[in-house]
Amino acid sequence: MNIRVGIVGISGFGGGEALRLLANHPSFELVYAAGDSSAGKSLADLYPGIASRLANLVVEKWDPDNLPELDLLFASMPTGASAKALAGVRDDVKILDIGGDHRYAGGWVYGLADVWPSEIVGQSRVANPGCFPAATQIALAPLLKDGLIDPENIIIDAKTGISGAGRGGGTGLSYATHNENLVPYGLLNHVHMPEMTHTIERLSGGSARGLVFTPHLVPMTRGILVTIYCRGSATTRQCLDAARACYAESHFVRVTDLPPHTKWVSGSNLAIVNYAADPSRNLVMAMGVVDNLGKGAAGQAIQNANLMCGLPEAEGLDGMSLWP
Ligand SMILES: NC(=O)C1=CN([C@@H]2O[C@H](COP(=O)(O)OP(=O)(O)OC[C@H]3O[C@@H](n4cnc5c(N)ncnc54)[C@H](OP(=O)(O)O)[C@@H]3O)[C@@H](O)[C@H]2O)C=CC1
Ligand SMILES: CC(=O)N[C@@H](CCC(=O)OP(=O)(O)O)C(=O)O
Repeated sequence: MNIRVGIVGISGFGGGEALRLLANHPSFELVYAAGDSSAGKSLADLYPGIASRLANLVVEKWDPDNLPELDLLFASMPTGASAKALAGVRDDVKILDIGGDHRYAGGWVYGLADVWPSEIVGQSRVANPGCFPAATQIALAPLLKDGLIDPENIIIDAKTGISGAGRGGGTGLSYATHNENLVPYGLLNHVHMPEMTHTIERLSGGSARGLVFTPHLVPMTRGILVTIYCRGSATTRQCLDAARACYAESHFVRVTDLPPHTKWVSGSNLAIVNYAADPSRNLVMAMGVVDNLGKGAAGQAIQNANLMCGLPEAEGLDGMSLWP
């Protein structure tokens, strides 16, 4: 079966990763590429390493009124740009928005594919979670569902690779600035707080009003590690058992006995989680790693698109992570 797909924002880091994954997808055929300043360039101009059969596809100026025959569109535009840009897309074209504008928005399903896959099956408007929420929510979901932690007192300490800021990430992200440098940012009210609050409250049935989230930029290209501090009297074994039960059928979530490394998931759609708990201190720690461009963006986008189109959720996504 050939499902005709397009990518708007194909020159960006998220769109480029979607292209890389779609190039080997057995059911999705890339027939349309769009953008803004890169319009007129071929995929070979943008990506010298592109598979030759896609090399001559030319990036078109984004125009929702002028789409070719298309079944599904991946949108990977800057957050703030996609709500308006996608509003005019025909109803018969399914949309997977990798950007932030439609998360928990009316008419859109929040695509937390590893936690509620059945809600995504057959849908036509799905919003991908942000990269930090992807790692955080997967790590917390088993604990919240089983009531093992207090939803009101959760502290998320996150580290991200620089590609999380996008190709157009800004002049402050130069090599000289960030090589051998660590810096927290987005203190107190990072843009991902509302979606994480919403998901924690949905999964626990309680309030997440004490949520603290602090991301840090780390001098690596890809990868996110979240270390999450929670209040609860569960043991490490109970947390690991809850996660293993929760993800027993999962293609993409692995539960390890050791703290995970970001490299274990690089280039893949995997999320790896681990837990440590000390009931005598009322302390539960959850750890999770994802590739910000994989599970954090294009990987989960394709997982969601598979579900939207009634395909097996892992189709085109079963490659191994990069190593070393
Ligand atoms: N980088 C990451 O790890 C993650 C990113 N995201 C989200 O994905 C989205 C894309 O991020 P990312 O790929 O990193 O960003 P980039 O800055 O790398 O790319 C942005 C893309 O958007 C395109 N674009 C900008 N304005 C328009 C417009 N008006 N019409 C059409 N296309 C436009 C650009 O096209 P052109 O070059 O042609 O101008 C470019 O391809 C953002 O919402 C981001 O927050 C989500 C999770 C993780
Ligand atoms: C390193 C860096 O800047 N990362 C981005 C997150 C990328 C992402 O998931 O962004 P959206 O929610 O907009 O899709 C940030 O902290 O805002």
